[in-house]
Amino acid sequence: MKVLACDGIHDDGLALFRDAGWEVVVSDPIKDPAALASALDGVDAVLVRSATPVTAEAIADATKLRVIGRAGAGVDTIDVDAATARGIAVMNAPDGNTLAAAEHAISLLFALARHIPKADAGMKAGQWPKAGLTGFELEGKRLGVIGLGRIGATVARKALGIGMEVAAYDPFLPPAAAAKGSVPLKTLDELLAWADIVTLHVPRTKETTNLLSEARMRAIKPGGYVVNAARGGLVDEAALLKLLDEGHLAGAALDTFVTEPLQADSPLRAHPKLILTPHLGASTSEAQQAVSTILARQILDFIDTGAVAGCVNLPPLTAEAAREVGPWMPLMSALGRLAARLVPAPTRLHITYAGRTDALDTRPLTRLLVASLLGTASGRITPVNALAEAAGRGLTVAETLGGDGDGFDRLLRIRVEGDGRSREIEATLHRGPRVVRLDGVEIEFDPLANVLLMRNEDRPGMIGTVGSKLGAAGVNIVNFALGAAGDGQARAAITIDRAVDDAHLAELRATPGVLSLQQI
Ligand SMILES: NC(=O)c1ccc[n+]([C@@H]2O[C@H](COP(=O)([O-])OP(=O)(O)OC[C@H]3O[C@@H](n4cnc5c(N)ncnc54)[C@H](O)[C@@H]3O)[C@@H](O)[C@H]2O)c1
Ligand SMILES: O=C(O)CC[C@@H](O)C(=O)O
Repeated sequence: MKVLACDGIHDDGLALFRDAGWEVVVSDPIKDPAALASALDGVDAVLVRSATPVTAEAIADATKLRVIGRAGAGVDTIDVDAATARGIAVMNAPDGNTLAAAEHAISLLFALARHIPKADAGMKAGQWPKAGLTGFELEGKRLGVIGLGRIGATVARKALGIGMEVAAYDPFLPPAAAAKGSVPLKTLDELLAWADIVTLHVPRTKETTNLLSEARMRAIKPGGYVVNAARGGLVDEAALLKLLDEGHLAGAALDTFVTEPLQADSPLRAHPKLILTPHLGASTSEAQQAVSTILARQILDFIDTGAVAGCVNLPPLTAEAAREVGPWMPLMSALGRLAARLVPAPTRLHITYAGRTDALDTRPLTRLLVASLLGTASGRITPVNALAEAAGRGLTVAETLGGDGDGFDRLLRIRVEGDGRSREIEATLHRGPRVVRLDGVEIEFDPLANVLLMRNEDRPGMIGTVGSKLGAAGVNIVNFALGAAGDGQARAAITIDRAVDDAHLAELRATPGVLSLQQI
């Protein structure tokens, strides 16, 4: 297995990959999509921070790539839709740098309040720049937090600790979190009119781009301040310069920019009322160590056990739930392949998790079954894109939880329909994966083995005839399961030690009394 680590990922996370036997390739940021595409050749996982954009073009031919990992919070530099369409999981590690980003925002508040950068620059230039650098105290001032998530809430807590009044705007906060929080919520208009300093802590999305537009910044009180240590593009940079020049805003501090790195000739660099840092929010050794190790563990667990944490395009699956569903996964893959052979153009799939299987987390099982059912047809289908692919191809997927296991403690019943066919497979785990009934007929076989499925006339001598033909073809029978279908026909599942070649298959199909024969 191979991981490509771009953008300066902390070595502690990379060491976990090496310990697990992975090849680790370390790279500087790769800005060019074509260059990233070629670097991704043969790569199973790629790790990025904010410098390497992972675009649709870059991953279009990344046939081995299973995970894109963001060593941090924001996934706005990753084309998540394109990754999902290609069946690639996208993971992040937002908890690892919350404190670092929040402390940076607080540092920017102090830097603005006490002119720290100007004072420092003057001192370094041989001056004693005391005059003109009178600041203000943060205690008693009003901080308006936009986005009261992990970082926003941490900033709020710290600001309360230094005696600021804090209020927030976050329309998506779960009501329970809003109710128990100590920060009053306001509408955006109310917050802008109320705050002395507005600080942003939202992700960059279509909705939040230019959230602080010229009109919104004009709604901040004259003499107010803006801090953006979240994402470039949340603040309209040209409008910010205008309002600083007009004197409507007294100052601003930016850690993130529309274009990163910021252009050398950007007018932002020259503005005396602006404090700028080069996207340093997450740049503490603790945060970098945390995000790289959290991300590495998430990726290794996902690949090794199927557990899902910190994934933006798959439902979570705890380690314990992964252990419970783990043994069922090979069965689901095999049943998907079997169903695809029985009904090559499926339009409806109904899975019943009967008996005690209803206690399992069925989401990864269903996704894997669908991926396996569709994946044999064409393209790259994984549990990440299986349900979207099914919808796109007109395959309805339904699940029933619970119900009678019909003599089995745990039973999966899979009905697949399409093209005028309707087939039913019932399976369980009993000393490994077992199909126990096919179309209601009791025949037991291991769906992971080489199997011939036969429908034949229910008359004496069939087993002998077919058995000797297989013997003549050099194929050994491991198990011959036969069940009467009740209509003068029988069904057989013949487990064999190797695949039968096409010529011998044709011969078997031509045997009198054999009505159909399929090799699985
Ligand atoms: N400067 C840095 O180095 C740095 C470091 C870490 C994170 N970040 C940025 O900070 C952002 C926030 O990180 P987090 O871990 O707190 O994320 P989070 O998901 O915990 O919190 C984001 C909050 O924003 C709210 N929100 C979303 N859209 C909103 C809108 N239109 N208006 C108001 N609120 C809205 C959400 O409800 C949520 O509560 C990240 O997305 C990332 O872009 C920057
Ligand atoms: O990796 C970084 O330096 C920045 C990370 C930060 O922007 C994030 O979204 O987590």
